[in-house]
Amino acid sequence: MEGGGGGRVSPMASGARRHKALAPWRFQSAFVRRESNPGVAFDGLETLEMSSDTATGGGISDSLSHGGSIDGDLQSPATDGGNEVAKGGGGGGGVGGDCGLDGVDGDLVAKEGNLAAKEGDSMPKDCNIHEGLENSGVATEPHGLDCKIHEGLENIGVAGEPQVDKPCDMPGFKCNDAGEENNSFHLEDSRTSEGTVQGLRKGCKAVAPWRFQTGYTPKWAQDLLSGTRSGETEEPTVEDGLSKRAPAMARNGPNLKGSATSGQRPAKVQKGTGSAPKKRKVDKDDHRISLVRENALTKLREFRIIYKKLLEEEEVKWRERGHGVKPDIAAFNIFMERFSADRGDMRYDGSIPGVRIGDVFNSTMELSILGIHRAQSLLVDHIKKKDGTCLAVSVVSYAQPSASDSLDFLLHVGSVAATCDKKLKGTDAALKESMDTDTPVRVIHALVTELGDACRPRQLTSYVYGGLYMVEKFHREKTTGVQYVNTFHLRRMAEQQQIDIQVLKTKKPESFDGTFTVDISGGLDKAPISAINSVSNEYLMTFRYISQIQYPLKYRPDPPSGCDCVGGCSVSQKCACSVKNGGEFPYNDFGENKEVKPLIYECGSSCKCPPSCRNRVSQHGTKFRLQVFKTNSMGWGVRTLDFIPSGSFVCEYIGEVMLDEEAQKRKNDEYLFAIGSNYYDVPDWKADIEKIPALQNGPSEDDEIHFAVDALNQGNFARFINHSCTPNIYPQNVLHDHDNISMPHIMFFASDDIPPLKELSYDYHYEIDKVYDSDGNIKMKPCFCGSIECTGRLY
Ligand SMILES: C[S@@+](CC[C@H](N)C(=O)[O-])C[C@H]1O[C@@H](n2cnc3c(N)ncnc32)[C@H](O)[C@@H]1O
Repeated sequence: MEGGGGGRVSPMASGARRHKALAPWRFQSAFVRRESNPGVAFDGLETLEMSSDTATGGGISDSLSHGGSIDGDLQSPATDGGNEVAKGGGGGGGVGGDCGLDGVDGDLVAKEGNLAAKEGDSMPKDCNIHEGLENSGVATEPHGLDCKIHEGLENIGVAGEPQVDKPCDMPGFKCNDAGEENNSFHLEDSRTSEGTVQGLRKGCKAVAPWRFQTGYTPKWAQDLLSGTRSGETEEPTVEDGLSKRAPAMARNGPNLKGSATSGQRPAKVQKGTGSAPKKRKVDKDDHRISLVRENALTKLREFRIIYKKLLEEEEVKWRERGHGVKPDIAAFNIFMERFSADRGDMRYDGSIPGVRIGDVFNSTMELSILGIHRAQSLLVDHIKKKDGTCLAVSVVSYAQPSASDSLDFLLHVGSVAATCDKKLKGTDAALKESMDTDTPVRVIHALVTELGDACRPRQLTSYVYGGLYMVEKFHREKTTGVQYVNTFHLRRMAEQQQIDIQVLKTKKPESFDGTFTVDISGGLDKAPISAINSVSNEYLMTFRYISQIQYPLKYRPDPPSGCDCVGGCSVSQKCACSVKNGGEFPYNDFGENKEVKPLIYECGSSCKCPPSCRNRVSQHGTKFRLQVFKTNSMGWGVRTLDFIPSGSFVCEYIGEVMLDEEAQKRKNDEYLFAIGSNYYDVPDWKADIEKIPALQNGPSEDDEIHFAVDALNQGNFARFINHSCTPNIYPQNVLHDHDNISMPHIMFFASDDIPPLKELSYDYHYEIDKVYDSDGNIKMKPCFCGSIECTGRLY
């Protein structure tokens, strides 16, 4: 790996904020220390460029080629609900779990008359299934299947025009395109580098209140609550050359959440006909359809980029260790822990929005990420219905089709029973339930390619989504021994896009480029802040990562006066800090700030109370998993991987504090944030101001000295948070380590419940036609926030 150029970190940057306490999630495994972080320059010495060649491109496919063993070895706590996951490539159903999927002996899918089994299983070829099957010899699967799956990443890319890479003026570095105003219109193109025009203000963002405090619900949240998720509509599958229309498939509506767990049967079809259910909803809006597709592809692309990077690191560790969890499994586990936002049980029957027949996947992990088939479910995946019964929803077929084969019929060989009347269990019962309820199952063809040579044979397995099948018939056949085997006949539903077997065999998964940095904070933040670019191969621009605000020497503020509350602040009238807040604690019992206030005093270094005091919230730093990502139209942005409840502290805007005058001279004003000058500008704050002693006497002479935070050269990830006309976070003035109201910390709190993978955004509060360049020309920049309430202009 290139790039870890050994940059300096200032003493301040690595100071107090770097707590020993572990982050509340299991982030720490593979926590990357700054020496090994290639993405960010520290003091400008570390390079940002990391060659994409450093990633082990082929490694993934190769190491994922043994579908069975990967399935078998998965140990993802995030996906298996704590159950150990099945071992080995042999067919095997699950044991126990709440679906009672126990005692299933084997799962094999075969073509008619051809029982081609997954590697490791020995089923005779050309066996007459009605005349007694050989015992396939599959072992009882000793692992559990629960009824949960965790949905993987979801794209939150913003539509719009892509930004153009600008030439970089620093050798070896990429420029930040957003920061260079490539979307701006200048009234006159006569900007000079120095000097500001008196009375005109450059582009400082400002703290100001907004509609977010009063329970304002942005459109996307309304959609979410009402069950219509934009961009998540059912996708009619593409038509093939023969104009055969694929069915709308059997989902229970566009609301993924609603349909994911319901386990309700889809539209009824005539039993035994194998025809597709009537299309319940045809979304004519091509744009929405392509958005759903784009979402699925982005999810996959991001998984591949992150996974590739993690795999690369795990391989290095594995070589050093020489033993232990295989790199691919370790990488997958890390991915699930860190990046797979828990969206609850998102499994559902029928087709998966955005996934098309003929789509090719590298591994069962990719199937799992998109919700097509859980990786640990081996050959049959299921959902649990409300009445407790299980319904099969997908089957992986290891039958290797030949040119003359039709894929319209598949035979699935289930478990082996000792007696003829033994009750169906596990995945067999789930398949029978699908048959009885006419629920189609997704079929995924696992295509095995032989690689290597006679001495070192290797297999590469790719997975092709084959469409929906009905479980048509069930038989219990006597084998040549004294046992009985359960067999299921699956028939492909009509009117779906056909796939050509030869084409299918030659299809390789699409490869996606992109960049991923494990932790741009280089260990300075408590939790790693990853950065992903699935739009281009560009890495983050260079800047010095700091985790504490930098005060100018001249204006370094004095420590605050503190409170004497020993054991914690509880009585608001007695706590000196609470009195500074007007006699009340600003945060509720959950540490949430429900409303923006002119100023919040948190307890701090001079107080006698412990760190757990209820009046210390934002000073503890970010507790949510956040990620910098490349948007389609606004440069880099920040999104959350976790659900963030409304009122929660999100992060601090960190950079260099400087006199406003000096800030106005900065050539690049994109990362400026005006601070401490707004207390008396906001009419709504009048009543609050009267309660806060420090603000009661109105602006003092000191208030004439305005400061700004500039995060251009030094800052934290908050510098990447974009503007939105319907924001979901707001800036709050907070003091905790000094009492100087001219230099409050800018702490962002959530103004809404923010779902995982949603981009964070605040209102920059630029006044239109009031932002000037250094020559006094009005600057204009279009807003690409994508909100339906967008005003069209950033400034
Ligand atoms: C503080 S930076 C935010 C991070 C930035 N996107 C980046 O890549 O570094 C502010 C700049 O981001 C871009 N930006 C932020 N929000 C935007 C929006 N809603 N529409 C267009 N550009 C936006 C503008 O170039 C803006 O000057």
